Amino acid sequence: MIRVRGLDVGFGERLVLNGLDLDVYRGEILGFVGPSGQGKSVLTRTILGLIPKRAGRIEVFGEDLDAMSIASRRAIERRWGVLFQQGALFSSLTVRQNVQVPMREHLKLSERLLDELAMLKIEMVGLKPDAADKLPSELSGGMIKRASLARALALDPEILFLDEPTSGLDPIGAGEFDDLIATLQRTLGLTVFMVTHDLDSLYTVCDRIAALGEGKIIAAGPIEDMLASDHPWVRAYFHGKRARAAAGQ
Ligand SMILES: Nc1ncnc2c1ncn2[C@@H]1O[C@H](COP(=O)(O)OP(=O)(O)OP(=O)(O)O)[C@@H](O)[C@H]1O
Repeated sequence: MIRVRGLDVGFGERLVLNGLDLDVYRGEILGFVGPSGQGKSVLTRTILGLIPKRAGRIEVFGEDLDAMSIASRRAIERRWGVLFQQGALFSSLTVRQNVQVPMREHLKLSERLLDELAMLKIEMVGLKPDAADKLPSELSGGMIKRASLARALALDPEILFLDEPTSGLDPIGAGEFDDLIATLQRTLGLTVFMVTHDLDSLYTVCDRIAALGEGKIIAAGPIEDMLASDHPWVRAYFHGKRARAAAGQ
């Protein structure tokens, strides 16, 4: 579904991603981990076309993102949904209006249909209907994440990008959000690319994990492969105290 080869991305003198290769397969939940500041968000933003790359090739749905017309590029953008860190909802718009932003941008629909579709998405993410008319400032952190997820699902995407979706949630809220993502992934047949530090998420919902270090993927595979990895950071991360707690050991 996503194929990245030889990707270089840098800012000034600093090369953040250095010859990075990564595959995300159709229908999987890929958890993307790595030490803070190593470029997980940068990779996500580069795939989304928000940061320019210096070298390399990115294919999404089998198409080279560099080789496409503006119209094809817009068509591709309709096929992915993004949940940024902190939710990034428009603060002056209600939840319903936030969910309708991508719909208004890409679809020509009547107001009645826009309202019906927005309510459907709001229900899908487990929010009560009365959340629709609330402003983000009136919502809890968990509700903001759900509202942002509803907006990410507005155009029925095939790929969902999630940047630390459970950060800032308490463990129960985070667990419920993981369950929601797993359920949506199954019922909607989504492919999910999820940047996360949350070991519980990695254990419970991810089919595969890729770890980033020094600008490259240092390990990729199911949790068993991570546990067997010799790489010092991967070992420390997956065999540390928190990891043992997440594994129930
Ligand atoms: N627009 C930018 N201009 C300059 N430097 C940037 C920019 N965006 C990111 N960086 C730098 O790139 C590096 C990687 O940042 P990134 O946010 O991708 O890290 P991360 O792995 O997602 O970290 P965290 O886990 O803390 O979110 C950091 O050193 C950051 O300062």
